[in-house]
Amino acid sequence: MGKGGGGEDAVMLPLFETKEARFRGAYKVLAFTVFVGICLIWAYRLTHIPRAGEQGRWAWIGMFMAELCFGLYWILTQSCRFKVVYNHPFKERLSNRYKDKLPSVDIFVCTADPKMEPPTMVINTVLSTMSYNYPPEKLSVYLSDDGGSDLTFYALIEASNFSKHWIPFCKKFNVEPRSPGAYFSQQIDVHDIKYAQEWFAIKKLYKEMESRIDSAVEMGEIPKEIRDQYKGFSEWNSKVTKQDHQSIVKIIIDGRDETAVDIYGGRSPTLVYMAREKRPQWPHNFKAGAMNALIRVSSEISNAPFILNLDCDMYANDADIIRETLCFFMDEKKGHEISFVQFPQNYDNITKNDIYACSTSVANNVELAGIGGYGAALYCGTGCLHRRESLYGKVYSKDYGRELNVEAKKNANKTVNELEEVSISLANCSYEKDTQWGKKMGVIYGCPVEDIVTGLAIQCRGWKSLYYNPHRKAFLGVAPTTLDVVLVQQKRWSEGMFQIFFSKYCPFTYGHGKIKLGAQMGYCMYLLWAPISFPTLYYVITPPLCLFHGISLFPQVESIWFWPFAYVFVARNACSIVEALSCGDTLKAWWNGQRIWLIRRTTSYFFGFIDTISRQLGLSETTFAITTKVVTEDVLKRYEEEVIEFGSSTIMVTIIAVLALLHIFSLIGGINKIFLDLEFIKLDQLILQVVLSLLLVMINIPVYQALFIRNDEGHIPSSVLFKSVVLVSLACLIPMI
Ligand SMILES: O=c1ccn([C@@H]2O[C@H](COP(=O)(O)OP(=O)(O)O[C@H]3O[C@H](CO)[C@@H](O)[C@H](O)[C@H]3O)[C@@H](O)[C@H]2O)c(=O)[nH]1
Ligand SMILES: [Mn+2]
Repeated sequence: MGKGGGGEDAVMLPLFETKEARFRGAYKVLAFTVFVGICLIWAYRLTHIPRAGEQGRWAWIGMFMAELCFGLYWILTQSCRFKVVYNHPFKERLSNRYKDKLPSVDIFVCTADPKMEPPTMVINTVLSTMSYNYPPEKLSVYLSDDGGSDLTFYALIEASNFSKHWIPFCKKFNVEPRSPGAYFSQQIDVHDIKYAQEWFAIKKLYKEMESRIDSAVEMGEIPKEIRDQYKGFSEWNSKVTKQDHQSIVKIIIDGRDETAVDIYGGRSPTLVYMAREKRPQWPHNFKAGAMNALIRVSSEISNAPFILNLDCDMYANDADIIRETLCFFMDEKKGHEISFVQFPQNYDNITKNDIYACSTSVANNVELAGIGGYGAALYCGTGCLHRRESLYGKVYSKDYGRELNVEAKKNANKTVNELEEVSISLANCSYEKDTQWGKKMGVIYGCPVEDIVTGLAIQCRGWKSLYYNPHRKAFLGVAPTTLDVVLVQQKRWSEGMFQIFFSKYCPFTYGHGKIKLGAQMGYCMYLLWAPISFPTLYYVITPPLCLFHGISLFPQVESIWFWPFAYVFVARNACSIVEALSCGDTLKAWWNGQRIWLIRRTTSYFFGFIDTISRQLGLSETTFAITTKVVTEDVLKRYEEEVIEFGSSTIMVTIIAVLALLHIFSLIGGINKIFLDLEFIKLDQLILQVVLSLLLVMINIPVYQALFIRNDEGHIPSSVLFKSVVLVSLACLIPMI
């Protein structure tokens, strides 16, 4: 036990502790009362169905179905709220106990397109990880470039030169964060003259490097004098395109080399560029394919027992995070069963009231921690530290692991050329033919959310996973800044997740007996995003239309049945507000979140559903729409002012406009019926529908502004307005049955 222990602790103190969140008992009681309310709503619907021939009978039955779905879905969302846990590592204990026996760590960064993911951003991520407070000879950073671009390769060479200055600077002054871009954009109060001098000097170096890279990117090619300096560029001949090129593996810094040092003579981490082979006739399996190639190539070069996996926009924001995370793996008692530790996805460009609800604070602080409470934290694709063996496909066994394979340097006497040579063959398309890669080994293929399904498969092989949400954010990425990008990303996720539900990996069957029921439910809460769009669409269309026609679908205020509806509505929203506020959201952010929640459910999830079904029928193939990380200044300005960017006439925007107009039409129509017809009894019968429509109208205010008032580039085009008015008028003519 505790190989590096040295026997100094007679009683080994644990390297981490797990604490349960507060107020869980009270929450369970509240959840129970809501559950009773939901059952009463179901009972009311079943006992009050309008008789055959009566108006609104089918609308009523539809309401019952929708409420049944919502209720069942709500039950799914409870499991992850019952067992919320938080993990706390003790990094000092780790450092004391393991001293120089800490394991090596490989870091994978994935990029796919130099236009959508600018090389300067990518190298900032790379540099932030190269300068971790961790022995450099134990770190290897791999960049996978699915764009196969010499621009990215060039940027990485620049980064390797700059790192010789940057890493010692970071360590000397213990700066945070260690992404130079993020660091230099902070306001810094410089007192120390020595620090100030170095700060200016290094900032100048950084800015010069940045402008060299940016101008190369702008020109779209590398200046000849630079091309001639590095022989690596010869790989890019005129035939190389993004979709069609040979494997390229370049070890830019060889960390084994004791002469590969920074300006003060400190050792450097290994740095490797990899662009796996791409051929039009071979499916490349998107990010999953890149990850698997990285696993193989790194096993040849450094073969560290742990792998940190990052998207190219997620820079490391805490220089000590590797040590902290290793506490979980190295804990003598529980560490050996842990396969991966997942961090939340945080972003550094979220505005105060988070108009697109990208910060997902509640998911990060409650839901994901709750699923982690069942030992089955989800793998979210980035910000995750894996145990190499479990990612590789190994099945957990009790006898495993106390003997951690800390160092597996089989390559000590191979030259850089030899390593590159072998690595190239490992990154070839044909390498995976007739193997288990993408099935039982590595990241699983065939799904746009490769991460979720891979995490599930690892857990079903017996491993546990942990969720860790430290106070200082470990990684910060770039959140989408336009509605369009948000909706496309959400569509990819909802589609990919629903596909898992349909596949052999459905957590209820595949995970049965392997992961806890609570974890299965937690998974399905996400996997069922796509189908929940139907009851939602029904609920925001039918009651308003019925209101328009004066048909009542809810109990009257005097009726005793009014109370379950009111209670469930108030309790759920109050709970959701308290949760959001306690996770650090503003009230307005919560309100904005409700809007995006509605928009996502009625557009992205709906199309996610349709596309999943069409793929099941073999009508379409898996794709991966990369999220762009660049926008024009104009768009950025509106984002910072928290004005929603609609800006195009996509079908999703049309749906948003149609629904918003429908709500205002029906509200006006309904109120008209109530007052002008002098049928005041109607008010009593329709009050809940009026409230529902009123809330929907309020939440849609930014949509009306974009339709009627705004005239900036981000408004909704008038063609969409025209189409929507026609559609809503037609909808209002449909007789309600
Ligand atoms: O063919 C591809 C496509 C994408 N990527 C990389 O994958 C990452 C994620 O792509 P992005 O467009 O940023 O998608 P997001 O929606 O932001 O990604 C989230 O969702 C994905 C699954 O849908 C996960 O893989 C990601 O880790 C997770 O951050 C980026 O680094 C890309 O460079 C590749 O390497 N190859
Ligand atoms: Mn991303």
